[in-house]
Amino acid sequence: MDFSCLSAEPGDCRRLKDQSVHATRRIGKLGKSSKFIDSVIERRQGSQNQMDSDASGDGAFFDICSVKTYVKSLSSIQLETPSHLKNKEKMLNCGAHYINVLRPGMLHLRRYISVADQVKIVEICRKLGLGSGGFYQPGYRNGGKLNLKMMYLGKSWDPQRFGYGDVRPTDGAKPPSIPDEFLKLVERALQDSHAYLKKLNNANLEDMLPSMNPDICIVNFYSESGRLGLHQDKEESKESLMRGLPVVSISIGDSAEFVYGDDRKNVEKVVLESGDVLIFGGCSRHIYHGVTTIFGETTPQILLRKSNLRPGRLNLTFRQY
Ligand SMILES: O=C(O)CCC(=O)C(=O)O
Ligand SMILES: [Fe+2]
Repeated sequence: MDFSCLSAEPGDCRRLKDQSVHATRRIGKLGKSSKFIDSVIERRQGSQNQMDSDASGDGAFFDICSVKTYVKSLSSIQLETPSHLKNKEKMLNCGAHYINVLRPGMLHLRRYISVADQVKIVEICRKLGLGSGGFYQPGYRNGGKLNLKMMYLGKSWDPQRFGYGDVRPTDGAKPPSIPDEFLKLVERALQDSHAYLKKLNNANLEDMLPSMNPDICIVNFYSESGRLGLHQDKEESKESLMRGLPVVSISIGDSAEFVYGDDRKNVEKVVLESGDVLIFGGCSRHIYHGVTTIFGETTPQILLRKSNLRPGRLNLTFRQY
């Protein structure tokens, strides 16, 4: 496989993973060392002092916020339950206006997350992203870089073992734990989705959209030119995939065109805006999906003002291994 050809696909981290795996298999056959893989996936380098100097996202530490601001300690950042309860009431009263069933097992919870909570999610991701196991930028052997920064919470993907593990293979960093606030948010989104499906008289909720307890979260940050090629999320355990345990995805910042379908050819589109939650589980767990466009300068002004989020889109996907 010639890695140089892949730089035409900026933002496609899943393809990068696949290519790395193929490379691993090839190395196995050729008996070469794992250094080859190390050169495919860029290492995180540098020191903590660099963290604010990396405005281009070119160095080691990636700050998802654009300007130097005081990084709050994690314990001082709490999601506000009252705003969620208000949101929940509003959403359930408005019914389909806020929740769209895109297909069986796939729900779009529009503007589900309050601005205050979006700001807090940005603050938490910023803090975690600057620390050990934080954001890194996958790159290619030819020096090309993807327009996507990535961070794993809970477990890290190991392309050599083709499985999730407790350390990041590129630098040995332990992935940060998934913050409790995030877990509560996912739980609430699933509960609200169940309540909504129940209102629509769906009899077997657990078949339609199983509950899950996430232990993996992939945090992606897309620049305005970032994208993610069509792929299936199928790296979780066989049992998780077989049971259709959902992927819960949170979008913050610029809007994005998200494409999805049963195969690569017949895809539908949905625009994901800041604060939206997208859930796909049950019989939609294996959909092909990807991000084709980031719509620049669509981050709500209030979120920009309160969080200083840099231009682009933050996305968190939660899964259960
Ligand atoms: O950014 C998104 O909306 C999707 C991310 C995704 O599919 C993934 O991380 O596997
Ligand atoms: Fe995905």
